[in-house]
Formats: sequence, C-alpha cells, structure tokens
Amino acid sequence: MSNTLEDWVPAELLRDRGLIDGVWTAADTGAEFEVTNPASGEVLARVPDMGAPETSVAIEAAERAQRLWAARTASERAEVLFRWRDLVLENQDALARLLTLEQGKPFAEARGEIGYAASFLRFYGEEARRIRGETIPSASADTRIVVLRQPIGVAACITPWNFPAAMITRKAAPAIAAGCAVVMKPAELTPLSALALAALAERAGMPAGVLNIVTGGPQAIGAELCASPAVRALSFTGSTDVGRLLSAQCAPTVKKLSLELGGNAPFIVFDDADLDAAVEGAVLSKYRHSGQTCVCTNRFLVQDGIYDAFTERFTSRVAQLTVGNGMLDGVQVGPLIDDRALGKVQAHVADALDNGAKLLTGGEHLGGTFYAPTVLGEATTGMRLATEETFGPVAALFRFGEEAEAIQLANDTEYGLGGYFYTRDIGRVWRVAEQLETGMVGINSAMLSVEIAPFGGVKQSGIGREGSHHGIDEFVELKYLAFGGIQ
Ligand SMILES: NC(=O)C1=CN([C@@H]2O[C@H](COP(=O)(O)OP(=O)(O)OC[C@H]3O[C@@H](n4cnc5c(N)ncnc54)[C@H](OP(=O)(O)O)[C@@H]3O)[C@@H](O)[C@H]2O)C=CC1
Ligand SMILES: O=C(O)CCCC(=O)O
Repeated sequence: MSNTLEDWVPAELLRDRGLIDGVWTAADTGAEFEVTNPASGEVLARVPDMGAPETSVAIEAAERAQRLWAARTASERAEVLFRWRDLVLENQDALARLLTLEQGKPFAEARGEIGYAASFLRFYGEEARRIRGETIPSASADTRIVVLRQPIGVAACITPWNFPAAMITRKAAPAIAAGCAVVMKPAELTPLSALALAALAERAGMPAGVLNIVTGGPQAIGAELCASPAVRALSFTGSTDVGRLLSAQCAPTVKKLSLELGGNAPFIVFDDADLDAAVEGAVLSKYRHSGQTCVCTNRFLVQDGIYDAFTERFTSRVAQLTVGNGMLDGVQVGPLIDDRALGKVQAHVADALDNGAKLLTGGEHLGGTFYAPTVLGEATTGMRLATEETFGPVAALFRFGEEAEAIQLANDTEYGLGGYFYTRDIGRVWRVAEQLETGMVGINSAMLSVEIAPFGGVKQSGIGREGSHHGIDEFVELKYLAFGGIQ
C-alpha cells in the first residue's frame, strides 16, 4: 500500500511552509524537520523548523491584522468561518486521509474528527453574532452602567498531536469569531493537518495575519509567545507539565490562560448498571484513538457484584478489536504516536503485572508502535496506572464495594477532566454526578466531545472551557462603561 502523501491528498492541501501574514514561509535559517507516518515510520514531508524570530514576525502581523478584523461586523467574520467550514467538509475525506497518515488513527475516526473540526467553525460562526454585552441597573438615577465584550487581541494557541485538526478549529474558531487574531503552534508530530486547514481558511477569505501557523520546536516558539506583551491570551492543550510551565512563562505578562491538560478519567460500573451499555461505553471510552485522548478512561472502577460479568464481557469485546494501519478497512485501533508513548504503555503494564494485576488479554507489543488492546484485572491503587495517565490501549479494572468507596477512589487524583459512571438508580445518578471532582461527567454515556458543550477540567486538568458559548469567553474581555450626568 502506498503511503505517499501525493497519492492520497490533493496538492492544494499539502503545504510544506508555515503561514505568516498571509505568506507561505520557510524558516529564516532554511531548517526543516521531518513528519513521519507512525504506522510505517516513512517520512511524509518536511516542514519549516521555525523559532523565536519567525514567531515574533507572526505576532506583529497578528497585531496589525487584529485591529482590522475586529472592526469588521460580526456577520462578516461569521461568513468567513462558514465558508471555511464548507471547504473543510468538501475536503473531508482528503483531510481525513492526511490526518491518518500523519497521526495514525483509523480513517473512520479521522473522518469523524474532521466533522468535529468543522462543527466548531459552524458553531462559532453562529456565535459571532451573539457576543452580547449587558446593561446593569445603576445605583443612582443620573448614572448608567454598560458592559462591552471586546476581543482580547492576539491569541496564541498551542495544540497537541492527538487531535491535529479539531484542536486547531476548537481554538481558532472562537478566537476569530470574537475578533482576535491567532498565532498557532501545532505539534511537531502532526503539523500537516494544521497547514491544510490554514490553506482552506485562506481560500475561505481569511485575511492575511488573522490566522498564522508557526511550525517548529516548542521551547523557542513557546517562550516567544509567552513573553510577548502583544499576546493577550494563551490557549493550550497538552500535558499538565507543559501547562504548568506555560502558566509560569505567562505570569510576567499576565495573560488570560486557557489550559486543557491531562486527565485520569474514572469509569464507574455499579452493580445495577445496564451491562451491555456499560461494556459498549467502556470499549468506546478506552480504545477510541488507541486510548490517546485526554478523556479516555484511565481507571475502570467496577462494583463487586458485577465485576466478574463485566470483566468477562468487556475482555471478550476487547480481544476482538482489530489493530493495524489506520488506512486499511476495518482497523479499529491504530498505532501509538511514537516510541515514547509505546514505552510509557509498556512500563505501566509491566509495573501493574509486577504489583499483582492479572493480564486478561493483550499485553503484547505488536511491532512498530502498535500495542495490543489490553485488559488488566485486579488493579490496585499502588500501581502507576492508578495515578498517571497511560495514554494508550490499556484498561485497568479496580474492584470496589460501596458507592462511597467508588467516589473516594475516583477523586483520588490530582486530575479532574472527564469521568463516567453507569447506573440505573436515579438517586445515585445525582449523588455521584455532584460528587465527582471533574469538569465533565458521562452518565450512562461514554462520549463527551461535542461542540455545543463546555469541554474542560478542574484541579490540575486545566482552566477554562472550550466549545459551547462559554468557549468565546476565553477570547473576550469585559469593559465596563460608567455613564454619569444623565438628567
Ligand atoms: N490533554 C491532552 O489532550 C493531551 C495530553 N497529553 C499528555 O501528555 C503526555 C505527553 O505528550 P506530549 O505530546 O509530550 O505533550 P506535550 O504537552 O509535550 O505537547 C503538547 C503541545 O505542547 C507543545 N509543547 C511542548 N513543550 C512545550 C514548551 N516547553 N513550550 C511550549 N509548547 C510546548 C508541543 O509541541 P511539540 O509537539 O512541538 O513538542 C505540543 O504542541 C501524553 O502521554 C499525555 O499523557 C498529550 C497530548 C494531549
Ligand atoms: O484529548 C484531547 O486532546 C482533547 C480533545 C478530546 C475531545 O475533544 O474528545
């Protein structure tokens, strides 16, 4: 099977330059880095290895463009987002092939991600016209109070490799709808989807400088974005460690921060759960994208009375999953993104087995960065996978007795992004939903990702929300106007 990009993706979407001020640009030094296919190790493309100087030029371009962009009407900004969305959907298959090639997820999932990416363009195109201010009843007869919601200015966005398309639009669309300009740094492992989306944005009529893409090493680009006083907001999705570092780097210039960080999602199965639904939800929430999403379940907490039945059914479903190159029909689980990710998965499994977990299926490295979908029974809290995000296709099953114990175990983590539970008891639904310390809770449901709902975490899983009308708040400032002397 050919994995050559040109065989799969139209030339218009294949960009090997960054986008700065509307110009497709090489690195000042001419340096490039390679983008490889995680399923085969083949080099797909070379893109510019930019650093601080190019980032600084992009910030200046964004600053100029932002003033003009903010002066456009909300409808005009919306129209550009709607045209961009139409173009993304017209190119859905090609973008999905590009995504699978650079990132590895199965084509059907990649196609779903492109649809998800497009949904943010539509939603925030619609929201552009609803960025409403307010009036507040004033304290005296001769004064009035009005609150404006104004674009914050230049927004820096740093995105991860696990959603190379959807994280671009989930950040860029609300920023652009609000009248901000964006300097985007995609992950080095997956810059091609970001560049293809930018090519479509350009075709949709995005003015030069409103959306800039800077490719290259994270330290230099990140430090420049954080240090620049012109950058007023930073939106980041990635690991908690890098989120902490960026927070510290942004402190001197006091930026508005939106951080979507790591998770350690619990998935609780109570004795009274609908077993079929719980098993289907468990497979979806664990093995979607080979377990490499921040809301993938990290810990299954299963009540004593249903533990054996759940374990048997779940394990037999997992053993049937098809692993392989995501470009092949029928593949459900693709490769891990790189050797580092594979190493972490192997270390977590080895540690769990050393500490008494039972291997129920999988547990094998299948060559390259492919790892067999794995289920481990009798997991306990001393194991690494109880406290660290595995980010791979490994399900760890913990037993519990009482509801209170499940809640205590679920909340026993520094993270608080997603959580799930299955029960048919309406009283328990409310008790558990209210007590879980997470920003999102799936109740008899394993899917949280949708553009109309606020996605984000509590505790060390982050700050702020993406998606929904709340997503706009990350890119606007309130300005209070006090009117006096009114007769
Ligand atoms: N919340 C989530 O959705 C995600 C969580 N993770 C978690 O993080 C672990 C490690 O994944 P990893 O890819 O290393 O995640 P990182 O946090 O390192 O990477 C995410 C993004 O941050 C960039 N970045 C990295 N270091 C810096 C820096 N010093 N300054 C500015 N930007 C920086 C990366 O750039 P570059 O790619 O160029 O290095 C990438 O664009 C995973 O195993 C998983 O547990 C990972 C990805 C997403
Ligand atoms: O995993 C992530 O990086 C966040 C996006 C997950 C989603 O929207 O489903």
